[in-house]
Amino acid sequence: MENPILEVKNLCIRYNGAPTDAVRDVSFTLGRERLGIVGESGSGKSTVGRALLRLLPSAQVTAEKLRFEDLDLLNLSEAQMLKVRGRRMSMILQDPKFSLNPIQRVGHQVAETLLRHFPVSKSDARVKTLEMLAAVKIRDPERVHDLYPHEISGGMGQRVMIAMMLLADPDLVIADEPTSALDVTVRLQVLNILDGLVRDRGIGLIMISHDLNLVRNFCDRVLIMYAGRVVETLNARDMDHAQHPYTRGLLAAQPRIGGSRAPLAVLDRRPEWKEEART
Ligand SMILES: Nc1ncnc2c1ncn2[C@@H]1O[C@H](COP(=O)(O)OP(=O)(O)OP(=O)(O)O)[C@@H](O)[C@H]1O
Repeated sequence: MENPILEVKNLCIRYNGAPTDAVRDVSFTLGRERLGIVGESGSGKSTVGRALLRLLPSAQVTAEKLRFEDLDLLNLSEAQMLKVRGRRMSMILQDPKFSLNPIQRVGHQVAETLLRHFPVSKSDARVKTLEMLAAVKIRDPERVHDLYPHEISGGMGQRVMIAMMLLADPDLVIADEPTSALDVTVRLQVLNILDGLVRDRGIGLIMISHDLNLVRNFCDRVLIMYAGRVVETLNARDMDHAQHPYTRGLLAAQPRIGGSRAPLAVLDRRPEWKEEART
């Protein structure tokens, strides 16, 4: 891949005190595309995302390579990382209720991204914040600007978080289950906004999800994780030709509209899938 935004080679992560690695030998590159990371709960998806932002103070993180554009993420100081996080690389989390500060007005939280990273006045930051709230389809930005997080809906909160992240115009966005707390119509709106980011701004997007159907429809490529390692990497359109029995098992366990009404297959996990990474 020419000029990848991100290169990850043999990333291993062990939480302090844990008997085994939570992530083992994970390698991938990311261009200006949508890359999905799928896998069941505990497979290590979020741990990979947090390692990229260097948000794992209680874990040992090693890799042959962890490069983001011109930066070696393994060797950046915390002071350098503060200039990267939220400015060049951002993360959208699952539930705005836990990610927004409950005692600060929504607009002030969004504006903070600008005030922190750019030399702008408070009034300019307010104007840009209102524009960005409108850009993520919040109908009455002036009113929402002055609300507290508990006064807005989950879907609105998720769009507020996207607005916050967009203001700094990052090159890499890691979206960790960005729509799983949302109902179906709001989910589509949020996915459309993320899709527009990749198309119009040429960012790289990592979409972490346990929802195989969502990822196969939304992403260009998909990494399938199991027990801390990547068992298969596929173009999303080739998903039906998956080779690994775990991926095939996941696909067989997905209900399909108009599909057979026979009971869904139950995934039969094999111990050797865990061991393959160690060989
Ligand atoms: N802070 C932590 N300290 C110790 N172990 C952790 C910590 N966070 C995660 N783990 C362990 O690391 C492994 C991977 O967890 P991770 O949250 O990355 O999985 P995940 O695939 O994102 O799951 P989910 O879909 O439930 O978010 C799990 O075994 C989990 O118990």
